[in-house]
Amino acid sequence: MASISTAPLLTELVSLWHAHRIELLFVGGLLLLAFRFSSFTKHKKIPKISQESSDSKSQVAIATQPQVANSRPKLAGPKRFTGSRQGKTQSPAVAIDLVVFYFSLGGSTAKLAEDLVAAIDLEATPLIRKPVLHNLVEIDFDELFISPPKPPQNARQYYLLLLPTYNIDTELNLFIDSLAETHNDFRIDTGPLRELAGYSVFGFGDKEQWPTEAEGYCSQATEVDRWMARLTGKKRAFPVGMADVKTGAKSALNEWMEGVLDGIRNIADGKGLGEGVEGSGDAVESDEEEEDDVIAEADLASIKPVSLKKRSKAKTPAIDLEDIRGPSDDQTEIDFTTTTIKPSAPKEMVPENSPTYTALTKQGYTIVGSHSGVKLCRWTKSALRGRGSCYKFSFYGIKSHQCMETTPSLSCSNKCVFCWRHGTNPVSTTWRWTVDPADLIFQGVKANHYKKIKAMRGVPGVRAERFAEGMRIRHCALSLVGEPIFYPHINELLGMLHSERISTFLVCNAQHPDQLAALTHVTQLYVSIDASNKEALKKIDRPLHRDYWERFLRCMDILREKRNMQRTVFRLTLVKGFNIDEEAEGYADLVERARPGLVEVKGVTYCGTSTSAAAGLTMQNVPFYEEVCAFVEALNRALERRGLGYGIAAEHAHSCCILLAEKERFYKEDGWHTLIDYEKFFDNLESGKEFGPEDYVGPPTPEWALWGKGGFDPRDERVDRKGRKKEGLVTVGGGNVVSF
Ligand SMILES: Cc1cc2nc3c(=O)[nH]c(=O)nc-3n(C[C@H](O)[C@H](O)[C@H](O)COP(=O)(O)O)c2cc1C
Ligand code: SF4
Repeated sequence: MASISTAPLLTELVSLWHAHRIELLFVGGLLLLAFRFSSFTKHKKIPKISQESSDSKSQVAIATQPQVANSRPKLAGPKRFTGSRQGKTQSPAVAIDLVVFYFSLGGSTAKLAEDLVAAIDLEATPLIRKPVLHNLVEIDFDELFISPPKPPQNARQYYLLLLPTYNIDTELNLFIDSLAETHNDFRIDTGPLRELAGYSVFGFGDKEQWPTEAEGYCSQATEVDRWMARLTGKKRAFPVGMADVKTGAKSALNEWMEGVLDGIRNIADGKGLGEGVEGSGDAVESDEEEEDDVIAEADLASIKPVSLKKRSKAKTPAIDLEDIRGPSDDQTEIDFTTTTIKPSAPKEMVPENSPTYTALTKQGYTIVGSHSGVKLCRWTKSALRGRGSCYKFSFYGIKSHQCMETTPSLSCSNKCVFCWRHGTNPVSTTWRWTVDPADLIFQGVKANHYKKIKAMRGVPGVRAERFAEGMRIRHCALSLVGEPIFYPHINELLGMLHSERISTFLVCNAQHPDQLAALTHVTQLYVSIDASNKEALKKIDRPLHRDYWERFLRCMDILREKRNMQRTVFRLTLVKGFNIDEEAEGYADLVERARPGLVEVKGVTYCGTSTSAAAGLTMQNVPFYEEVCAFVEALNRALERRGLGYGIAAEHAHSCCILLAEKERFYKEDGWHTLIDYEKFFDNLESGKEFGPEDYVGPPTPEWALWGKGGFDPRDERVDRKGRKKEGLVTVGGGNVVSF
């Protein structure tokens, strides 16, 4: 029945369709468009609603409104640093679920963990969400560490572990064993926590009873940190923090947490774990650690063929400006200042697309503007990890992790045979490039230095308190590469550094007397003295100036004139077979002429470049420390014979470096005072009155740094380049044998 009655209707509909299908299709399309438009505008309104409502909705808000990341939780306690890093890759923003784990026997860690979570909870934002707290003894290990649940879309987990250390058997040992087993069990994924956004560990210990890490201070936190690096595929997002329960553990934890939150904010913003220095975020283990290809102030004892090989691998051809004059004989003297070549319009010294730029950036330099550079010195990295500062810490109190190494002129007027930068930096006798303003350089080098420090936060072993201190530059070594006083506005730049109470150690090459004479105050003024006579200087420094020796001697006289204004230093670099033998007397003559306050003597560092090889420099030219000691003793005797009043003050056997100093200025009743009182230096400077080196002499030189003691800071750990602990005996100043 039904089929009979519906047949005419169907026929009617089909004929209607045939008659009006164009109109019907058009109306249908319009309706569809209207529907799509209305759902789009509804979607745009979601963030506003979701921010005020539930957590799950806020995830949507995050994907569309990444700017909310800027509202971050603040904890009680001083803030150590600010500023968000610009990441290389901008991935979409994600919400971070903070998962906090703790272990506690006595209850103190439990209380601190609860307080911390409550503080974060109070100010949770859509991007750093309500934290979850777990007592490690109550968790299902498999659920959270072997097969963690997949986080919801647009969210990732961040593990925070707060751990005391116990040298007795506790459940914490069980937890550590489980981490190790998980990593070593070939049947399961060895990196099951790879999906985490990051992790950080904080340890509590008792410094009074376990004073050093080697003796067990916070050792279980360090152990957990190492296993977490493996299980997460190296996702350490902030250095291990440590606090002594007896001295302000809560504020130390809060300060550390500020840094952690800064890092989390970066992750949430899609900027990843770190950038710049390799190893950040992708935190390498110490035994895999990449070596510096350029070694500043290197430890001679640890120079190995591998590092030399690495350096010689640099393939990028670098234009050496000296080559502009065509193929040359090294013996040819040249002075651009006396040529009749018409000056052309100034160009950039190191243009961005030049091979020199590529070569320098490959070596880790960041080029600022068109002629300045900044690089993280290997000692800065070492000090961040508690593995020792450079010799300037022992001699003058410079903390390497707060030191910025930079230069406003990548160009130099010498081609010293031992210079490891040779062949990659431009050389010339005159400034013939465009000049960047001092402010651009100052802001640029600071920003890049901080960027490089921040990038170290995921590197194994970096200590939280040193990392935080590293975010305040206190010293600037103007010596990186090139000749800093070549830069026409050097005094202005120095003024800017001093205005922020950043001390200045400036090294020049004794080839620019006019600029030296015009130089204003620096904290310490170095002049490189690479030879004691004309022939040796030519052989070693290969100066471009025809009148190099006259320039050199004029600089000596200027130093003499400035000795009551500047804290002057001779820096002698000893090259066996070039400038050591029989030359102590010649150097003593130069000291007599210039009367520097201090004389640093240092064995050359072998740099293994083709230039040094062509100049006949091999490892045989690197003096042993005993030879440097013997030379210094000979120089000291020669100075005594002249009645000049110098003495051997300090040594740093690790860097093959020894310091002689004027007794009148730097020796007091209680011994040598080679350290600098930096605050006094700035106070003097700001007073506007005349002052000299005597006015900012610091406290006594540390006992362990004195001549005959070796210079090994007992608080630092001695490790080789592979991060292995080094111990042994070594012969130091005066023939003493000391352990390190
Ligand atoms: C039996 C015992 C052993 C300890 N062993 C160490 C140790 O090896 N290294 C360390 O730095 N602290 C050690 N400590 C100090 C604790 O780690 C510290 O007191 C911690 O804050 C305790 O945390 P809790 O109260 O949450 O359990 C030890 C404390 C005790 C009571
Ligand atoms: S003074 Fe600064 S730049 Fe120079 S070696 Fe020491 S830490 Fe490095």
